[in-house]
Amino acid sequence: MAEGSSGSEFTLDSIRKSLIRQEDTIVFCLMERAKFPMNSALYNQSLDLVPGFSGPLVDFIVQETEAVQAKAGRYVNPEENPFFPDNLPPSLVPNYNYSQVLHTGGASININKAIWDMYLNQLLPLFVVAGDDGNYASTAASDLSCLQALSRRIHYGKFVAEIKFRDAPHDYEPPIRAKDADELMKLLTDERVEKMVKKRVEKKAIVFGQDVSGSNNADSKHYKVDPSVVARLYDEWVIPLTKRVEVEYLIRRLN
Ligand SMILES: C=C(O[C@@H]1C=C(C(=O)O)C=C[C@H]1O)C(=O)O
Repeated sequence: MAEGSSGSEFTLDSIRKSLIRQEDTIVFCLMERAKFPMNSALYNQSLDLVPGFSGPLVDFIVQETEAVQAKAGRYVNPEENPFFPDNLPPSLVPNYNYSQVLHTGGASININKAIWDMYLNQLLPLFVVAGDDGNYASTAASDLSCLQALSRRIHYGKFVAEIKFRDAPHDYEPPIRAKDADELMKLLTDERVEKMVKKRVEKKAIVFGQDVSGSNNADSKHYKVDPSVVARLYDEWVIPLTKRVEVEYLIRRLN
């Protein structure tokens, strides 16, 4: 379950604690990516930089990295979802006995295409400067860290949905049977928590991203990633996509 935990505790509170910890990872990943300029050659569909590979260099780097990580068992973990699930090699290492709390129908939900699209086309231009410094491999590694952190957070919606269902099966069963996605969305939404999440991630971007100086005249107005972009990331994409995963999971919960 929650990263680094034994898996024995499965409550809405423990799930939310993990989501809060994942915010730190996401903010730090974005700050690392912001060290590099856009490096748009990396994403160019028609450059064919790698002989024998057709597609953007970022696809090549992500596919190769995911293949290595798949062999080392990364995607055996129900919290992990690959960006290129087709033709991934199987795990070569002995299986770790992950606690299986998810319903089988929902376990296969993977909305990484939407996450990839959002990250590359909408989010990146909001927090990296224009330019090309040639550091394509490092930039792509940094992109992948961001994408994996976002993907893990968003697909955590499966665990959120499972615990919400277990806590109130009588509320969830009728709209699940009726396949009423709007009603499920209403039921699972907690606006008070969402407001807190957005406020907190903006604050984290301010605290983690300020320049730290040995003297007292630090420039407190300069942040490594604009805190309002982090708040917007959660408001426009992370929270709605997490809720989309929750609804998709619940719709299949009684299959
Ligand atoms: C994840 C949850 O479900 C919903 C999604 C939220 C989010 O993505 O941060 C927050 C509150 C809920 O509207 C939750 O209740 O914690």
